[in-house]
Amino acid sequence: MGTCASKPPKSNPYADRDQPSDLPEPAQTPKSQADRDLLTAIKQSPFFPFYTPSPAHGVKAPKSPASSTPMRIFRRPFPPPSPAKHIKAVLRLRREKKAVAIPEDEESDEPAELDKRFGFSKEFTSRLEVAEELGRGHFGYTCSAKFKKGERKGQKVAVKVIPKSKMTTAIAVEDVRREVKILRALTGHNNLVQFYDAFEDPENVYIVMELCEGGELLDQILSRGGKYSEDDAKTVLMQILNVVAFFHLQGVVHRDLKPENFLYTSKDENSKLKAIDFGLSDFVRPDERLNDIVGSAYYVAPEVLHRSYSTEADVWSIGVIAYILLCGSRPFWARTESGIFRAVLKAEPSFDEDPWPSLSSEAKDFVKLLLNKDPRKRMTAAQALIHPWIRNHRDVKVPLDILILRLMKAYLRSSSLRKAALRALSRTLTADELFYLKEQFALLDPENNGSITLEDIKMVLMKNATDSMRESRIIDYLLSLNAPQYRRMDFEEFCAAALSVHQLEALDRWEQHARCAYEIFEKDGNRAIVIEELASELGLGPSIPVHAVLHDWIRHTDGKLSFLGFVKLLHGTSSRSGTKPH
Ligand SMILES: Nc1ncnc2c1ncn2[C@@H]1O[C@H](COP(=O)(O)OP(=O)(O)OP(=O)(O)O)[C@@H](O)[C@H]1O
Ligand SMILES: [Ca+2]
Ligand SMILES: [Ca+2]
Repeated sequence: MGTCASKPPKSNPYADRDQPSDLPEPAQTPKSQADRDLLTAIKQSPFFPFYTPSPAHGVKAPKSPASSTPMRIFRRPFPPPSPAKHIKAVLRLRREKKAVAIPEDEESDEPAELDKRFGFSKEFTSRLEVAEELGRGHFGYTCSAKFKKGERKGQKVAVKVIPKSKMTTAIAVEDVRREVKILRALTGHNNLVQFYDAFEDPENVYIVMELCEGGELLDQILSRGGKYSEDDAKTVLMQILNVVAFFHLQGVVHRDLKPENFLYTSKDENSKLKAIDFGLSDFVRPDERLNDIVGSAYYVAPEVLHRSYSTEADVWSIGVIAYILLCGSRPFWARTESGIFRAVLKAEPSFDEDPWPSLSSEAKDFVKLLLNKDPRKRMTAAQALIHPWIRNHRDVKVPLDILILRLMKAYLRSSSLRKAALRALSRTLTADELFYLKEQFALLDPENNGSITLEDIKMVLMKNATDSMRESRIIDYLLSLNAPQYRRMDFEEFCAAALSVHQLEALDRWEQHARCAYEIFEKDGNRAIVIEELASELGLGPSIPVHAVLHDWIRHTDGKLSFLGFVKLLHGTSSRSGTKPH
């Protein structure tokens, strides 16, 4: 094994464990070793971290640690497997059992042909001196360490140690390779842990990074008993949204956002929050859908369970974190993993129970928009930062939104009829809706000359690009448009190009927007259209009986679009994205 002294394996947190009534008061920070061990057990339990099932699910929190709680009915045996486990780890284990039939207790009997060479430096022990363990997860443990020589001599750092014995499949090896690649590629954000170097020896891979001494966000949530003031929650969420918007623009989806994966740099009250753990992350092109089910059960988005997702899945996880910060309960709760998945897919989180009635309506609106089950209707991370609940909080800076580029591309590929429909819709936007588009336009037009070209966008992207953006080929994506590079787009056209019909549709006032837009379209845009033209615009294949389907979309009196046809046209075709082969 490596030089990092690791603790003995933790005991099974589900076996013979005391129930929440015996736990330390949520409001206290555990002081003794026994308390700390108990806390660790809770964090690994399906019922972590709030001691009680969500009051949002009809079970009252115990008033004092001594009172008897409804949790007692869950006393041994706890339902396996732990929903706090990585879904992927569970799936992988199943796959391995099926494919290679490795008995569970011989998991380390790795197939001989697995290549576990990473090409990292072998000089770990000569370069770094390892000290105490800081924390551990399912894949590795992390120690503090010090550089012994070189330009960083004397600097304290953190080292994540991933034992090669745990990499029992080619996928597992690939995951570690990708974790390092992503961490190396993503640099230069204030809310992201700084990567320094990676090493390996026959036993381990070592990821050396900035040391965060303030502990996990999860520990802070636990020590506060899960209750944050709206202002404190904003301070946390603003940092999370900022760094996640950055990941998404760089073409990375984190896929494991949860309070354990955000660390405070120091114990200081104003300490910064840093994202860590890219063990489940992947690169994603703007037009690509991923299909492997990964994440942690409580935080997993519905579309991940449906196996077709992209960056929006991270935003869902932030919605779960936001819900927890504001009310101290999980929005989707059940005793088993499959129960949690059912809740994620079907249940609406409760906003009726305490403390929701006393929270601002903006806070509720904010969380609801993050937890929209339809990823096309969900806010993006960049949009969340300009939501009225958070936008005036301290120094919120809105980053460029990857969604804008996706929508612009779809717009530029649309027919003139669809462009006219979108232009009509854009003229119905309210000041609040325009606020976001103005901010985004300003980012793409840094010289403030009132219009943008593809060339401008490319320059802005290049200025903000990390190696990761090159890997996810965002610039190629834009250039593949074959649109004239220098055609100028003014703000009015930008609004038509960059508005999201699906998001507008999620609003209560959508019907009003659409009716109003149709009136504008009737005056200067609507024209006679043949059914085949509309079918091709909507990407309907020859197998579809277009006359029957599109009958109501065209007005019989003059052959122009009906209101229904107009709305369908606004949505355009949705069959232009590809799924990543895995
Ligand atoms: N840079 C760091 N500074 C201080 N502590 C850290 C740092 N990186 C990780 N840790 C601690 O080690 C723990 C495990 O690290 P990490 O989350 O990367 O491991 P993992 O095995 O991938 O976890 P998971 O089970 O969530 O996948 C963290 O939760 C944290 O407590
Ligand atoms: Ca982790
Ligand atoms: Ca991980």
